[in-house]
Amino acid sequence: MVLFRGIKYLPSLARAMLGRLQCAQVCTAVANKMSRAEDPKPIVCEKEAALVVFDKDGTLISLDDTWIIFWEETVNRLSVELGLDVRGAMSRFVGFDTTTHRICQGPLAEQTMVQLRSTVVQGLQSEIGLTPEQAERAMRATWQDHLSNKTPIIAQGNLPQIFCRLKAHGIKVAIFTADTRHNTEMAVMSLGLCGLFDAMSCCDDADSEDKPSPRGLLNLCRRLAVPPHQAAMVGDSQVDLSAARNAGLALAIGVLSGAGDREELKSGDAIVKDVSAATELVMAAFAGVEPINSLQLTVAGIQRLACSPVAVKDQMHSMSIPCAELSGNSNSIKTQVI
Ligand SMILES: O=C(O)COP(=O)(O)O
Repeated sequence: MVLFRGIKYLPSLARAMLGRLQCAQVCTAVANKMSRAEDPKPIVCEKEAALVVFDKDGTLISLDDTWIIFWEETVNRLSVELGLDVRGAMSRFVGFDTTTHRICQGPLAEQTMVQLRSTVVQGLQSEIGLTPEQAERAMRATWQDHLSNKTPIIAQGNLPQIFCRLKAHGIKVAIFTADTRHNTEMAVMSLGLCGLFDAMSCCDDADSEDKPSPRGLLNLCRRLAVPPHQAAMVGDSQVDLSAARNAGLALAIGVLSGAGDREELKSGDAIVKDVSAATELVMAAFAGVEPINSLQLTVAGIQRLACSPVAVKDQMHSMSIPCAELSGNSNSIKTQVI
């Protein structure tokens, strides 16, 4: 029976087919055909695996604490190099509000290191008036891709507990970030998340494409053998939600703990306070666990969920979404439409 303790032991094609059949009888027949195992115990089909993919900055960790330090160090070095205070103009250009001391939606919040470097080169020309050669020279002398060891990495919640909880419910966990693998590994280590997630996709991976390309998400789904319609993305910016849409994921959940505000995140299916609330929604959708707090779903989200795969739709039914097609049987969960 060892052979058929789970369908994960079957060849991947058969596994993919079996996942779709979802019928214990057929599974038994197919499995018995492929096996010479003597034990006649019936095979219980595993539920199709689910996956939640988290963005890093602004979602898992504080955007401001980490990237304000990075940016201030960068722009200070540039000012010293040029003998000119470029902090105000360049901060505005990359989306750092020096008055409120907050990172807004924009290049600093969203771009990869490679993109951000060329944005800064561009800004030194358009905002400061340097020639392309002067801008490039100043960047060569000052730019650093890596976060310094002193950079604070502040978790947005009890991440080890959240990850363990998801995994205990059979939900796979991955990280999809526009940051480099070096910086991401540094963060993972400092957050105590080593060994608690299944995969990550970073901007400098050989097969990566910048968000909102779906490439990173589709690669993760493929590597973890989870169909996109059984996966959710949790992120703090528009590009995270667009990447989820482009990849055909079941859920795109915006968190308000990072760069994006309600307006900027309204293209998602739901907007929640932070990663803990997002986890509640994921658990409700994929593991049938009732959320503790009320959830805010966008109109687009409700429409999408109405025609989403059965697993997600059924959970939404039981969450009493106030919508004709979705009016459910339980009134225990408060769901607000935004
Ligand atoms: O590194 C960045 O600028 C953004 O990273 P994120 O994709 O994890 O938000």
